[in-house]
Amino acid sequence: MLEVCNLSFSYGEVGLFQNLSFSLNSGQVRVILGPSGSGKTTLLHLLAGLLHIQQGDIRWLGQSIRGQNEETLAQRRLRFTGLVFQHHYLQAELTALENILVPGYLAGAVDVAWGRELLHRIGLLERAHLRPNALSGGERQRIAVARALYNRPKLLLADEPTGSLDRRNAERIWALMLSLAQDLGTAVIVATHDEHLVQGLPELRLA
Ligand SMILES: Nc1ncnc2c1ncn2[C@@H]1O[C@H](COP(=O)(O)OP(=O)(O)OP(=O)(O)O)[C@@H](O)[C@H]1O
Repeated sequence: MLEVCNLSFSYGEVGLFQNLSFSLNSGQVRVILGPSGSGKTTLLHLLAGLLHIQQGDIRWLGQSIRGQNEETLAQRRLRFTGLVFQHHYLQAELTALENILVPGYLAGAVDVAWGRELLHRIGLLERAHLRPNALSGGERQRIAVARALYNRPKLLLADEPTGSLDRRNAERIWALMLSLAQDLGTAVIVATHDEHLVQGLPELRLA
C-alpha cells in the first residue's frame, strides 16, 4: 500500500535522514519518533507528496509519486491521504458539518449522510451547525480528524495531532483517530513527541 525505498533528504548541507526504507499495509500504524529537528515533519510532507523527492522513492498503491506532475499528484493525494496537523486548520466561516464535507467537494463527491455519520462517530452530531469558534480545542481537532478521513483515504498522516491538547483530550483524540482509521482500513503514520501516548505501537525513530 505504501512503500518507502532508500529515501534520503537534506536541506543544503544538512542531511536529515539517509536510505530510509519501510512499507505499510492497510490498517497498519507506524509512529515516527525523534528529537526536535530530526525531520519528522519533513518525512510526513514527503510521504504526502508535498515535497520534492531528492533521493529514493515513495510508492502509493505500487505506483511511484516521484516526478509526477502536480495536478495528477494532487488528485491522487485527495483519495490516498488524509492529513491532520497540530493546528486544526478548519475553515472559520464553515460549520462543523461543512468542514467535514470539504474533501468531498474537492474530490467531486459529496455525501452529506456520510459527513453526519462521521460527526456521530466523533460524538459531535448535535454540534453539526456550529462554526469552529463555538467549539472547544478538542472538538475542533475531532472535526479535523473526521475531515481527514472523509474520503476514506488509504493513509492518514498526522503531525503532532494532539500537541496542543491537554492529556485527557489528547488521549481521547488519539483513541478516536485509531479506531476510526481501523474501521475504514486506513493505515496511520503519526509523528509525535508524546512517547507515553504511543507506547507499544510500532515505531520508526529518526536520529
Ligand atoms: N524549508 C526549510 N529550509 C531549510 N531547513 C529547513 C526547512 N524546513 C525545515 N528545515 C530544517 O530541517 C530540520 C528538520 O525539520 P522538521 O520540521 O522536519 O523536524 P521535526 O523533527 O518535525 O521537528 P519538531 O519536532 O521540532 O517539529 C530542522 O532543523 C529545520 O530547521
